Amino acid sequence: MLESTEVLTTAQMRAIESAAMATGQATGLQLMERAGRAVAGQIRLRWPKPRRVTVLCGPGNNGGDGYVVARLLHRAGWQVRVLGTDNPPGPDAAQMKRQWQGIGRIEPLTLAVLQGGAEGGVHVDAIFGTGLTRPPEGEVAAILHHLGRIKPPLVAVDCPSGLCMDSGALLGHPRGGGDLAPHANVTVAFHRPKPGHVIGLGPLLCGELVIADIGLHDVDSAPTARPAVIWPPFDIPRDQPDRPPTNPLLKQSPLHPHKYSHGHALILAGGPARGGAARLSARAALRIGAGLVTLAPPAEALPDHIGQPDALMRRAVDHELQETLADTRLNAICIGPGCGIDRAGALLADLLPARRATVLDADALTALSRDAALTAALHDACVLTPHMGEFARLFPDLAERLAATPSEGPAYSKLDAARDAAARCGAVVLLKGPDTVIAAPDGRARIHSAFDVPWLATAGAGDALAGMITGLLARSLPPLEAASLGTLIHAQAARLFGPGLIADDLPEMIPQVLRALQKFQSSSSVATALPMT
Ligand SMILES: NC(=O)C1=CN([C@@H]2O[C@H](COP(=O)(O)OP(=O)(O)OC[C@H]3O[C@@H](n4cnc5c(N)ncnc54)[C@H](O)[C@@H]3O)[C@@H](O)[C@H]2O)[C@@H](O)CC1
Ligand SMILES: [K+]
Repeated sequence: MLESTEVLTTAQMRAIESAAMATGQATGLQLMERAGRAVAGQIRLRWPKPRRVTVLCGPGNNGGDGYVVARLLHRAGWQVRVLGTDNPPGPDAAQMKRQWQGIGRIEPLTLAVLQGGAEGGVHVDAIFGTGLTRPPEGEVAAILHHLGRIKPPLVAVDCPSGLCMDSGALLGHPRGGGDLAPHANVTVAFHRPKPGHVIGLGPLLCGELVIADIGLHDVDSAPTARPAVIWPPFDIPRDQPDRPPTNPLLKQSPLHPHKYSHGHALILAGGPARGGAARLSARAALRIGAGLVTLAPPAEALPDHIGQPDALMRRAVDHELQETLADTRLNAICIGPGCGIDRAGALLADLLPARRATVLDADALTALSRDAALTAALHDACVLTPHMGEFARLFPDLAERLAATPSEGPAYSKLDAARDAAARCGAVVLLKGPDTVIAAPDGRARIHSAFDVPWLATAGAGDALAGMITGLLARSLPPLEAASLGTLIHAQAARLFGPGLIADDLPEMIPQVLRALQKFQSSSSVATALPMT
């Protein structure tokens, strides 16, 4: 089934753990035992035959998990070596440390000691987890660099150490520079993914991400903020039984559907010889199911658009947009792809006061960044789809915070930036990338991870995405849902096509993606099933 997962910040995770302990549902020691058991279990699953393992234990509870892993693997016949810090950890970790000391010794956690041992074997990184507050220094930093270089089979407890689990940034490193950090083969995290597992460097450094159940599902905690939601790449099991097509894009509704009941999208195109981008958007809007799509270039560019597809209507719009919008059946507008910055700015001045559902992309975003009055006219039926460069022009202060080398945790994240931008401009903001983050002004947010489809970074892919979202808006999906489902269908189209994709292929893959979606619950029921409050 197409499932969403809540993503919890480290503060939200701590609140849940505290609530579990306060209500007597679990003790800290029990949670630590379960966490360590989950990691040891994943290790034994991957390497069923006992071998050598080096467990690196840090000063906090992450280290406590490490001592549990060491004990359980020793019990399973593994040859265990433990390196640990000599500070007195908290009571739970201290208890786990004592239990290990009843079995074996703890060598100092230094690079020289680590390098002095026999090479090879599995390494377990239990140095820092959610409690990382500052950049690693000294011996620990040297060990983390070493782990980044030698790349033994590495299993990370909760996260590769040094990674800020709220942002996917490496504390103390310029953003994006992950060369010297541990690259885990497997990361075993607890209860729910954290933002840092799925955005920034997280997907690169975590390797395979396993979310282990440590018995916190029934715990209620006072929410500190809305959790974000991740829509993973959707895998469609081959043996999925057919279900009735309840997807709103596919079901026959209302009783006697006609083209207008599926909406009418208007794609505003640009001047002569620059219509390709808008045609891509229009094609995507048609394919995703808008009942009607009209492409609207200025009159002088109308001849450029003769030809396929015949289903596409054309209408010249020079300056008379208000006149065009008098037709209230035009319920979704796309402005930006190939539009030209000046034309986009002029049209937006008429368009935004009409408060129609609107996707603003490319040149429309640049026009916005040049005119504060336009930005002030944005409203909650708008979806902005900036890539990072466009985002920096629109929200320079947020982009600057996001680009700064983080010196303390939790670091400012792409999720924070998208949420702040959406709250500031009062519209849905879809911040593109392999880790696309979509945020609504009220704090709801979605993360869509598409690190597995690098070939989606191709000219025109954004134009197709803008068209897909416009088509879904025409089908009356609310802006956050249209942006989220559009992102999902866009990435899945690329995934199904595979390498070699060009943007023209994306609209053509939509029917295949929709057929697959047809087998699942309706996207609107997926959307409403999302835990968003
Ligand atoms: N809280 C709980 O109930 C549970 C926690 N669990 C584990 O506990 C972890 C969180 O434990 P903690 O909150 O103790 O945090 P960590 O174990 O991640 O580390 C915190 C310790 O490291 C120190 N520290 C932070 N940054 C440092 C730096 N750059 N250099 C040197 N020292 C630094 C802190 O002062 C603190 O002593 C989770 O990631 C998870 O692995 C699990 O056992 C499940 C249950
Ligand atoms: K760790």
